[in-house]
Amino acid sequence: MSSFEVIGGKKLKGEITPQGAKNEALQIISAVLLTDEKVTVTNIPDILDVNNLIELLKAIGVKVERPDRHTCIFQADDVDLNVLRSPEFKNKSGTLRGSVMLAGPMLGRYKKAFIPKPGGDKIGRRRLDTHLLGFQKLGAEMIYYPEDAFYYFSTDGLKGTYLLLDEPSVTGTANIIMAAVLAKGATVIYNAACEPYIQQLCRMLNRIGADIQGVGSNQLIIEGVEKLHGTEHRILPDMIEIGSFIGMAAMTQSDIIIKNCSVEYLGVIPEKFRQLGIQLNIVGDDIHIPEQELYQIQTYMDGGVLTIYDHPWPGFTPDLLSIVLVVATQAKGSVLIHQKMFESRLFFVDKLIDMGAQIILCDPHRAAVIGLERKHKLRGIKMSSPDIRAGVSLLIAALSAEGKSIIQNIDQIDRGYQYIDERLRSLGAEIRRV
Ligand SMILES: CC(=O)N[C@H]1[C@@H](OP(=O)(O)OP(=O)(O)OC[C@H]2O[C@@H](n3ccc(=O)[nH]c3=O)[C@H](O)[C@@H]2O)O[C@H](CO)[C@@H](O)[C@@H]1O
Ligand SMILES: C=C(OP(=O)(O)O)C(=O)O
Repeated sequence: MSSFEVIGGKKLKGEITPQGAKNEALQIISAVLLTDEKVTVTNIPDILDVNNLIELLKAIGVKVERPDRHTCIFQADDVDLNVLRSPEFKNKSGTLRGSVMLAGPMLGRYKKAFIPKPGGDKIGRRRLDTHLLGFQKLGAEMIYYPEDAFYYFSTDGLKGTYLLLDEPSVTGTANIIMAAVLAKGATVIYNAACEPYIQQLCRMLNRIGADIQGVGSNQLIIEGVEKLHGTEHRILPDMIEIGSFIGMAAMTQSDIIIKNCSVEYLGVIPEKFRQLGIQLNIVGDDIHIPEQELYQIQTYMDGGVLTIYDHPWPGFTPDLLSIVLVVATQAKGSVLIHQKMFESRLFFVDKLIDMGAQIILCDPHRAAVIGLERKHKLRGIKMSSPDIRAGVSLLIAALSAEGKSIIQNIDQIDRGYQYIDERLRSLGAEIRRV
């Protein structure tokens, strides 16, 4: 498996455009199963997770034209459901989390669905209860095959109902929406996830003939329809990549413009980086991060130490906490990072500590970071990337560090960041794949 070799300590400069959003792409590409007509999707990120989902669709018979790496025309007019129980389908599904979202559209349109154990980051327990209970309440029967960890669902026809979700699971909400759009009657999903990618999914579905109200809120009202049609859909820029670039610019004392960010969809993200003392100017739809000598972490109004924690949208996304954490290591001041949703996502701080950062891992969910105020640089080391966001955080640390770092297991980074080495080199970074 490849590694990145990074020679740190260089200031970067220039413009960078975020890729299309990984997590939106996974939802939208799953939704193409809901219609036999053509669906054209643009601004698709060319990353491992998305490419694996496209391969899964091809394997079940979906026709896919790819006129360029970021555009696909899908047509699900001849799907072979027998493939779904094959070992190949099972193995490929296990490479990404997003594969779980094929189940909702399959159940809605074909009245049966299979869920092999999905993959994704190993960042703690990632239960599927919201998905499974949602399908059952819509009238599907579930059989679990423990020998190969496979869930099988079947139904004579889904029926709309009232669902109060146990938690606002992102992929769970997407899955239930996709099942409910073709159900008989009305479905109400309360405590629904409502982040921009779910909004985009709902807009796309309404364009193809679904009837979803309440988009953007945590209560969705879905009136089932008989049939859905084709459309075109453009994926939003990836807000997690945008946040990663903001953090990278600050940490490496660089002057960077992030182009075309769809700022209106970023929620509290810019504000969280401002709380770390990072200057960022929103110019039209671009974000300019000027070179900054030092950034000072804010305190609460009463002088208390700042805590940055994750929360379902419109709260701060858990996927940016690792990045906030690494950026805080060179700040002036202290911050408590509280990762509430996932229990194994902070262990990568060991590597930052080896690099010279001052961090106290209080327990699996909380890490206190005492900023180094740039009194000394982090040291380059050899390390391995445990998950996508920790991987990029280590990459940011390596770019800012003195000397050479080797980051192994970079498939984890490639799952979510498109051509990251090339794009960083165009900003002046010294990074190569070895
Ligand atoms: C492919 C995809 O889209 N993946 C994203 C999706 O994963 P995914 O949809 O798998 O994540 P969920 O929203 O289901 O939940 C994530 C974790 O948070 C916990 N939880 C969730 C809601 C809540 O109110 N309280 C709580 O504790 C869940 O039990 C779970 O452990 O959403 C996560 C949360 O934004 C992101 O990290 C992932 O990048
Ligand atoms: C946790 C993430 O992804 P996944 O849900 O695909 O593992 C992520 O994108 O940070």
